[in-house]
Amino acid sequence: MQPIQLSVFSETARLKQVVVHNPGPEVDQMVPGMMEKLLFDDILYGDLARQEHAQFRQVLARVADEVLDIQDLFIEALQDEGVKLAFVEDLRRLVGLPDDTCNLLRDMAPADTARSVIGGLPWDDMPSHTHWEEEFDYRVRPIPNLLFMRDPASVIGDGYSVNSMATWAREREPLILSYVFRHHPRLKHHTEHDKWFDQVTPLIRGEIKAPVSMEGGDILVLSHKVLAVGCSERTQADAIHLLAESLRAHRAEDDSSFDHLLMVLMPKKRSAMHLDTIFTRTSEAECLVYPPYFVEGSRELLNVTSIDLRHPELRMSTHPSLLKALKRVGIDLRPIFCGGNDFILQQREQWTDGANAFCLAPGVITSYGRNLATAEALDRAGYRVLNAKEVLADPALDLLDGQKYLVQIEAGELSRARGGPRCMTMPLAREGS
Ligand SMILES: NC(=[NH2+])NCCC[C@H](N)C(=O)O
Repeated sequence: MQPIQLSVFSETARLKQVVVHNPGPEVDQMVPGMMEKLLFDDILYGDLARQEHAQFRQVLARVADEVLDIQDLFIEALQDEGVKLAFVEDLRRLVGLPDDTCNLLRDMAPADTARSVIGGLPWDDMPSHTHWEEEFDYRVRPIPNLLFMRDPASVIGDGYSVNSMATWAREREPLILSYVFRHHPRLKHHTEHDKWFDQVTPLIRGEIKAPVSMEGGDILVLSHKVLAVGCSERTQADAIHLLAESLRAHRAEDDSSFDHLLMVLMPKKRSAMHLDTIFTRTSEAECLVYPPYFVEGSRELLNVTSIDLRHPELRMSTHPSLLKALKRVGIDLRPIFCGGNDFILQQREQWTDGANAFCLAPGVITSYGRNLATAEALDRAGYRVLNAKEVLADPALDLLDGQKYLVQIEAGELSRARGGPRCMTMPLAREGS
């Protein structure tokens, strides 16, 4: 197995390896009483969601070298019996599982352990007529949001962060990612030195009581030198400061690292839960934005605190908007409007992840097909708009022929889980970095 060298210094450079997760039985068990606590806005029709996700993966595979599923990587990491035992022990410490459940998970084959941890494990005597209202009682509860692979861990430059989730529903996910980074045969050559952030390990060891939260949807690597991080409902300022400290310490050893961290001060609300729900990069010169938060003159313009990572002492400055702050550090982006110029469509399409495009290569993006006004705005900006079916039916079509493309994927089911294409991906390596 070829080792994978972590390398993400861009939001747009051609994808090499990317991790996703096909929604499995964990989404089929959701009942209305669970939805709010498990952060979905509806119950999904699982088979259709899986078809949509399969189409999404095929689109990614047209450009990426490898599209990997986290569940497969997790199973491969658990093949080592010692790793499997250690994982079950850490899960016990993290969420307090009873001894007999731990014994069951330990005695299973790695694929079954992984399936139970992700898809959930009911009690043997669980009555089939159980009516879930607020509480749900599983032996091991399912984690349906793993589909949004962006959030529990992030590759930043040539290192990674094991994120800590703001909500109970997602607290188990980073532990899986932490095991994959540390123990997967293709990734384990990366050391602790390559880890920028991790609150989960100290929590398990009892070194801290309450982790500060940071989620990957808030982290955007905009260039070799610049990161933007949303200070949001999900990511706390204290966590961003810890990340900045760690990047700065690394820089002191090797000055090839990041120079600026731009902290975007976001409204604390579900519609804008992460920075990537309102801002994504689509090409070297362009970004998709939810206009009220980024366009000069708006009353809702988001301020930015810029942290200079080049100095041993903390240096911060404030800026009225992200686009202005980016210009000062040499990134001049033309905003394309999610929802076009109609303020009703802007709000509607932002809610269904119109601003959350995922870049396969510079100027080659994929997005949810239902966001028609956003697609029109991209069309006006010179993107050739195609639906995924047309692209997949035409093997001769080369998405890397130098034109700009928007490939629209079908996502009637996926979008009900309140995340978009960027949220569903965790790039491990992009080209040229
Ligand atoms: N990067 C993102 N925007 N992720 C969206 C995650 C959606 C998921 N249901 C949650 O609420 O956590």
